[in-house]
Amino acid sequence: MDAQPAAGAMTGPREQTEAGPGEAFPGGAPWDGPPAEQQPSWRDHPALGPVRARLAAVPALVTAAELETLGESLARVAAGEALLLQAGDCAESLAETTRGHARAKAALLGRLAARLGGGTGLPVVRVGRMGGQFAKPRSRPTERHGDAELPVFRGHMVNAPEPDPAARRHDPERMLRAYAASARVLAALDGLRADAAGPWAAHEALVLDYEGPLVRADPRSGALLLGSTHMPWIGERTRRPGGAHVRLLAAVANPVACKVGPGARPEDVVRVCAALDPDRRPGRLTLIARMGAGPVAEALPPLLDAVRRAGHPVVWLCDPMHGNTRLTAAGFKTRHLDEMAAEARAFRAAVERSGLHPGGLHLEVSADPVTECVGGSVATENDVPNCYRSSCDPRLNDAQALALIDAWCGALPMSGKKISGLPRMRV
Ligand SMILES: O=C[C@H](O)[C@H](O)COP(=O)(O)O
Ligand SMILES: C=C(OP(=O)(O)O)C(=O)O
Ligand SMILES: [Mn+2]
Repeated sequence: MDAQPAAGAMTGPREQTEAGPGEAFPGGAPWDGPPAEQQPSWRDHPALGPVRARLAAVPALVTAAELETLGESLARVAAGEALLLQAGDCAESLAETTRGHARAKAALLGRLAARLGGGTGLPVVRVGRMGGQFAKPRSRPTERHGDAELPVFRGHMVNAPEPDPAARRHDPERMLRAYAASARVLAALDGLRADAAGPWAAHEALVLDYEGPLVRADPRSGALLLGSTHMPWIGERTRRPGGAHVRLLAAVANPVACKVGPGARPEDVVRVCAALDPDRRPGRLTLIARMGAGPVAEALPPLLDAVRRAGHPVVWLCDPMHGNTRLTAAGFKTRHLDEMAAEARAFRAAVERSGLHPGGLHLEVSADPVTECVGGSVATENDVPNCYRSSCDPRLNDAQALALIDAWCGALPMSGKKISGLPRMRV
């Protein structure tokens, strides 16, 4: 199933960013000190050291020039002149990382972006949750299967979803398979990228044993880059100010993002902004609100206000998925399209009321005709098991995602007006 990493797989400009983090931080990287949540338990595994050393030697999967181009596009989103669509699997599968899989996912992203652009009249920057989305934070460390209590599935970078003890063991060798798969997917995206709008790659930067060794110094500028993806994000469970994940993304020059849920305190979000966007640079930081249809109207405005007062020109992105997960009577995780649409509309209303630009949508979608979410042809929760293929969260199918985008667009085109106080960016 999984190809081995090919150290020579990426050539050309990627070879310019070869220096590993050891050279940049001889006394230890800043993200190695603080406590880190949601890490695999493989500390004493004999393969961990060799795998980390191998990851520190392989080529970066992205270039400084690509990160600059994406950053400029995101600055246009921050300025209110464009939108961002970030979409893909909840948990990417190593078995779905051929060129064909990558192209099908990018084509879906393109169709959704076209709908968003058509409905709003704004250009849309396309970013896939792909080419590295192999690690999952979980609510609980174990789950019950019959009589057995097993470690939960934490993404193909860590373990396998099959419910047996051997499959659920945390195996550091999997990081090499994740790297090789990411290299294939990123190469496929490179071949599709005709303009500044993408498709680009993004994933949650969760497993520090993977992300840390893939930090590279750009020899041209000396800046550190995270070589695993274009646009890493920090999840809701690991966004602690001063925590290891915030320190990691603070150290690299990629455009970065951070999820914020309904329990996020304005002062903590401002601290995270100060760490990730100290220069207050449009395009550097995206905040992904994942509040839930119920809480969003109350929980979001104080954050919008606090971040604006602190002077961070962030992109505000709406994830209407993760605050709206529920369990069906039969025990399947699902989400209802009407609730997601309600959150998307309420997000847009709150952001516009604050005089800010609603930057777009962050979605979990599948190119397959899945029935994981309720809405459209998936009439009730009884239909959810019909085609349930996700190994983590329930994804929208193509038609459901289009309906959600229509709900976001509403009846009115977006103004596309420039946000006051931000410099106009080069296109
Ligand atoms: O994708 C996000 C999280 O990993 C996921 O929502 C956690 O799901 P859980 O609550 O089943 O652990
Ligand atoms: C883990 C995820 O989300 P959150 O951190 O918002 O829960 C996710 O995007 O799959
Ligand atoms: Mn998810």
